[in-house]
Amino acid sequence: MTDVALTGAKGRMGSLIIDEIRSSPDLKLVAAIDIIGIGDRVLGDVCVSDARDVQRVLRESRPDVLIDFTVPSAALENIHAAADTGVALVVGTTGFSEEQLSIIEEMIKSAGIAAVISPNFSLGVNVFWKLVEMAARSLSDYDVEVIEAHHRKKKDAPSGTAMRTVEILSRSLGIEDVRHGREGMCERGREIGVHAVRAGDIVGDHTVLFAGPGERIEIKHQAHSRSAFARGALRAARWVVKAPPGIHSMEEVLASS
Ligand SMILES: NC(=O)C1=CN([C@@H]2O[C@H](COP(=O)(O)OP(=O)(O)OC[C@H]3O[C@@H](n4cnc5c(N)ncnc54)[C@H](OP(=O)(O)O)[C@@H]3O)[C@@H](O)[C@H]2O)C=CC1
Ligand SMILES: O=C(O)C1=N[C@H](C(=O)O)C[C@H](O)C1
Repeated sequence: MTDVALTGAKGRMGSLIIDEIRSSPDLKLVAAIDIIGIGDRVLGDVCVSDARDVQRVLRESRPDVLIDFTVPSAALENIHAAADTGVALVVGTTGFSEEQLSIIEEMIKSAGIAAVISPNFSLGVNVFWKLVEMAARSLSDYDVEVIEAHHRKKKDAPSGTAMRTVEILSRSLGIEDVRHGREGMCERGREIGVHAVRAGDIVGDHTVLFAGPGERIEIKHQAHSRSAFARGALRAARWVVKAPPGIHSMEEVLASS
């Protein structure tokens, strides 16, 4: 049995993860944490603890792993609490700055805990990243654009998945210039274009477009349901409790579970 604590329990991802844990006999939800403004409160049939008590809640509930789907500033606090209490981590939150990422790396390293951090836990996106890398190797002279679309409530842009895709393209193509959107006089150079669409209830679309003389290729992933992310996060949770200390990728999880 793997005991799970969850931060962001009331959110779109958090509530789905609770449902998935309920239908998984090998997982047990021992703590659900979100902003509720008082100590503990029963919401639906889950007892939710207030985010300000995260340290205490982790000490008392003694989970094997903390899963975090919140916002960057909150995730930093939650990771700090997990590091302090020696709890393994699965972090799905996106939108971290470079500075926040280096603080996270340092906290995880000095605590000697294991963590899986990924901007996208779906199996499909992890295959999409491999396809993008493969295409980039053969289409190194083509223009490349990354287009993502998400629901109107998403807080960060571009998505974490789009930014990881840009990293892969940048490394494979040796292009450092990234152009976010275009307006005015902006003739294309050797750059990676990035475009973020926010509309309605789109779960998450990512497209990489390679265009060259007389043709183009589009590699596209579309999530139909957040359950693809929730299932992947739980697969990472089962894996990380047996993993060595350090920060691991979803690629490692998929390769050995
Ligand atoms: N890696 C992946 O596969 C995926 C990553 N994501 C990422 O996960 C994150 C959450 O997404 P989503 O569920 O849609 O967002 P939501 O806004 O629906 O959920 C976030 C929840 O976290 C709560 N929260 C804020 N601060 C804290 C805190 N200090 N401690 C505990 N909970 C807190 C929010 O409360 P309140 O609303 O009151 O502020 C909210 O209930 C985003 O960064 C998103 O990009 C999303 C899907 C897949
Ligand atoms: O906020 C979301 O919804 C999503 N966020 C992740 C991201 O920023 O890449 C993953 C997924 O696309 C859904």
